[in-house]
Amino acid sequence: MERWWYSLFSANEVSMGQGSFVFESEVESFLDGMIEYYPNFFKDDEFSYLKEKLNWRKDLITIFGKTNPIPRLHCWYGDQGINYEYSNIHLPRNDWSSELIKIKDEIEEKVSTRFNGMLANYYRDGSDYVSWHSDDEKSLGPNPTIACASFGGPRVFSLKNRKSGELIKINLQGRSLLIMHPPTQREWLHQIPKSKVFEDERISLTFRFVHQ
Ligand SMILES: O=C(O)CCC(=O)C(=O)O
Ligand SMILES: [Fe+2]
Repeated sequence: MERWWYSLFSANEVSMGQGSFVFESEVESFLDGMIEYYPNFFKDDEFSYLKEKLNWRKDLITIFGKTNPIPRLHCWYGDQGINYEYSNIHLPRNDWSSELIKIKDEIEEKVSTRFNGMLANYYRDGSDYVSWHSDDEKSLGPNPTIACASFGGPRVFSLKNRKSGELIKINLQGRSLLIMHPPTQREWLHQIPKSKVFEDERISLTFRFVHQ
C-alpha cells in the first residue's frame, strides 16, 4: 500500500519519504512531529453514506465576542460516556454505526492504537474550512495520536511549526488516511484553508482517544 512519511524537525528541516520508515533513536530525540499518509487507504469512498447518515450540526462559535456559524458542519461519535467539547462548543454524543465501526477497526489495526471517539467534519465547498489549531484539548492527554480519514473531494491540509513557522502542505485525497503521531500536536498547528477555486464536498473523520 502506498505510504508517505514526514519526519518533522523544529530546526527548519523536514524529511519526507515513501515506503517504510525506521525510527533511529538519535534522530528521534530531535523529532518534533511525525506524520504518515496513505493516499489509498480505504477501498470504498464512503462519502454518500457519511453525508446522508451522520447527524450533522451547524453550531455557532464565539471568538473575541463575535458569534458566527462554524464554517463547516460537524458531529461527534463516541463510546458511551465519551463526550467532546472544543472552542466552548459542547457536542452531543452519537452512537457508532456498524459502518463507522468498520472504518474505525481498519484504522485501529493500522495504527495499533484504540480510539474511543471521532469528530467528523463536512466541508460543503471551498469556503468551508478549519482555521489553525492543534488537537490539544486536555481530555486528549499530553501525547495524542490523531487519525484522519478523508472521503469525497481532495483538500489541502497545512501544518505550521509553532516556533519556526515552517509550513508543510499535503493534498488529502478521498479514501486517504493521515496519522499525526505525537508530539505533532504539541509543536505544530494544522488547518484546512479556505479555497477560492471550486472544491468538491469533503468529509473528514478524525479519530481520537478521550481520557475520562
Ligand atoms: O478535516 C480535516 O482533515 C482536519 C480536521 C481537524 O483538524 C479536526 O477535526 O481537528
Ligand atoms: Fe484538528
